[in-house]
Amino acid sequence: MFSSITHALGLSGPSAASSSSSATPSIVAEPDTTSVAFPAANSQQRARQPAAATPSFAVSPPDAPIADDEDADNGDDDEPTLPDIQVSGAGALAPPTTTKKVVKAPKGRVRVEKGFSQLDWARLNRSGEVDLRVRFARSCTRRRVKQLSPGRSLPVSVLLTDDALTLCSHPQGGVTELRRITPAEMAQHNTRDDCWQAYGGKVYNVGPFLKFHPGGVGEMMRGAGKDATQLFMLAHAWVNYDTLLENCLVGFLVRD
Ligand code: HEM
Repeated sequence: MFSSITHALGLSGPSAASSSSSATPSIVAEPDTTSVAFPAANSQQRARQPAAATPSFAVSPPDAPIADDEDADNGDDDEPTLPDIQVSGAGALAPPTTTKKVVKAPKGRVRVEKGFSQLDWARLNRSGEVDLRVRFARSCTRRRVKQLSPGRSLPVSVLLTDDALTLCSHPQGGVTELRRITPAEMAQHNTRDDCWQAYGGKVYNVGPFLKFHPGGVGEMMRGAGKDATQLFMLAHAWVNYDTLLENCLVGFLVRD
């Protein structure tokens, strides 16, 4: 009787078999060989697990478009076609990657000299002590500027007053009013000491700004004596040149 019960319950083994002879039957369950570990032993996931440290997931669309119910029910295969999911790397179950990233300065940015930050430029712009429309005498040394303008509170970089410029080797640019400027005339102002550039149809004397440019003097000089609007837009369309260079405006670009 017990034997038939154990059989019906799917219990087996020697104790079950001999249970008819013993007083208290012992019931021993078979080891569960049907339970499936995840991922399955013969799955692609498991095969690829030791390959790489970083997990990567790629989901490709099913080979064939999912057919209508009527078509699918042709008896060939009842299971729906699943997308092919490939998991590689031992880190499939690894903890998520850290969010603590080292953020570097964007490529192209340079370390500007002390006293040539954007804040210094804003101060220089507001100060009114320097006429930014005139040439910027780069050859005028800081020491010379100090001699010429003693006791000023502004940083050395903003001490280039009109006086200083007059006394330095370069004469003033002589911009007294906004003028029409042709590309040919603009092209003559293409050196570091005397640099004009056009942005959006306006011509600026960018010489004083060169050393303040976060992208470096070299980048700025690519547009020396030219209409540099396109270069500018490629580098940083979000920068407001109109405000930054408002006191450097010398005129408006016209055709030759
Ligand atoms: C020939 C024209 C110019 C070129 C080729 C140029 C190029 C560059 C480059 C390569 C950078 C570094 C980009 C970066 O941080 O990823 C930069 C930064 C910058 N430039 Fe220019 N530039 C030009 C003109 C100007 C002008 C006329 C101004 C202002 C009036 C200006 C203001 C700035 C500012 C504020 C930054 C920092 C931008 C930021 O941090 O987002 N640039 N430039």
